[in-house]
Amino acid sequence: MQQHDNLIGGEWVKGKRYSPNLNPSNLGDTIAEYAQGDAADVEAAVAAAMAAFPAWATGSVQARSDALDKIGNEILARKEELGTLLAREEGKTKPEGIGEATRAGHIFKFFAGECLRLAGEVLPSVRPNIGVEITREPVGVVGLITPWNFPIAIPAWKIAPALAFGNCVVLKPADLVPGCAWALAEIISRSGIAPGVFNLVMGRGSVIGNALVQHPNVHAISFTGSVGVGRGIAVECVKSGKKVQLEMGGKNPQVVLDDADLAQAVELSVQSAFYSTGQRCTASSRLIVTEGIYPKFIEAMKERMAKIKVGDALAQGTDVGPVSSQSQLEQDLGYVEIGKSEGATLAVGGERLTLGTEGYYMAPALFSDSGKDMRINREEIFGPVASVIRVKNYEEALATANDTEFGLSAGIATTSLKYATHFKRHSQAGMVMVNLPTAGVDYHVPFGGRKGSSYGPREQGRYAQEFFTTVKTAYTLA
Ligand SMILES: NC(=O)C1=CN([C@@H]2O[C@H](COP(=O)(O)OP(=O)(O)OC[C@H]3O[C@@H](n4cnc5c(N)ncnc54)[C@H](O)[C@@H]3O)[C@@H](O)[C@H]2O)C=CC1
Ligand SMILES: O=Cc1ccc(S(=O)(=O)O)cc1
Repeated sequence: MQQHDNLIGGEWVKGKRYSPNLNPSNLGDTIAEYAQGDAADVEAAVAAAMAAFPAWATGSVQARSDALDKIGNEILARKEELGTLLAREEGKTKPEGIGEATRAGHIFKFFAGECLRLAGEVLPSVRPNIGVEITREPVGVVGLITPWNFPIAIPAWKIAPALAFGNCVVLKPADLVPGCAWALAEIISRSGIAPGVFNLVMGRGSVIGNALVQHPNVHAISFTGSVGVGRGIAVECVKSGKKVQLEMGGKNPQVVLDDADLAQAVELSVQSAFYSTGQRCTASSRLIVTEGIYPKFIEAMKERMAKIKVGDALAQGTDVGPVSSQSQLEQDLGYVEIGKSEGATLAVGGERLTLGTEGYYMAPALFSDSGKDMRINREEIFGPVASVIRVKNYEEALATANDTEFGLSAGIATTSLKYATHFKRHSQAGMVMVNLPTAGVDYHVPFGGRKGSSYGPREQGRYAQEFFTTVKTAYTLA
């Protein structure tokens, strides 16, 4: 079995242990073995990043831009191969995997341009004969901790701005999906950047992630994952004065009003709730439907869901691949039982599926007649499970949509300009969609939420500089 090592200070460093990376569509398929790092590997990676930082931080932006562009070009040239690896290790369908690899390539190319555009300000002083300059400088060594659901796009959208703005990086990918992170590290290692500027340490979150968070020479942590782990990281970062940025859960609402185009509303609800196996932080799991369209909506959803093909992520024609892991499958099936016991009606799906290969398959589940305070409508499930909540009118729909501790994305299906405009202004979410699925975002504009979903500056687009740079104000006597 092929073994893949950690990248520390420009060297491939063997692990004391390796763990197998399994295909969730077919547990008989082991992709490869990946090093399980330890605290000593983190120590070495941070030391390498510290040593590389002064030259990288003050070096030529042309060299940075060229390296990022080269990385982006190689990802795009290999998007089919990388997308296939992604589908094989995470369970997203192959077209979704290729789409995600393409997104990663575009992100690197976007930040190849952004590092040339990093601007400051020159202002007059309020005192005579003094000039004031405001500039942005890199933060230092940044620890990037990423989840399993976007194994190449989320590492890309943290690594690219970190490097573009002159930081050195230690990446700790999710233990479930090291394959794409390793492939990305291998591409970065050949991009012309100096040893130590980018480091990869794979392994357990409680070991590697925790060592990064605790390390005094790590200056900032950017994390995407669960609320519990994210909040713990934030507490530790505040204690030691590190910059911290968190992207966590969602319980994203999709509102459907009486005046919606029914076919469009059904299509975008199915896309939001079940594609990528419902394992997107932007997925919609609460479908909030006004009473005039409710019966037609439920019937049309049942009809549309009967056409969803669950299957091997790599097989042609699969719409929805497997759940990513045994524990995630148990969580999803557990919530189906919770929904039933809470009194919601299981309208479609929700059962474990046995297909041609041994994998973590389940039929996408839709609950109708669900109450807004049921656990299935309050807790993040992170799987192909959605519930419909009946409401009287737009006002109740908006109040229900906002009645959550999360606030990542929110959608409305309506033909009314009045309601669309009101919803865009009054939705308590970081991202709002009108007649579009709640999932499906651009790579060049800010990404992030409110309330319990996010903490710290936004990711993506030019807004990424807020987290990955620190501001300096300089005064000069003329
Ligand atoms: N918002 C999002 O994009 C995501 C949300 N989730 C949510 O989290 C739930 C659990 O998924 P997990 O993979 O277990 O998420 P998690 O929060 O445990 O893992 C995310 C990352 O943090 C690392 N990590 C874990 N414990 C850590 C610690 N003590 N210190 C530092 N780093 C640590 C993990 O190794 C991984 O790289 C899911 O069911 C879902 O609800 C999961 C993935 C993505
Ligand atoms: O990389 C993170 C990421 C990428 C895409 C989406 S969405 O499916 O387009 O909403 C969400 C998060």
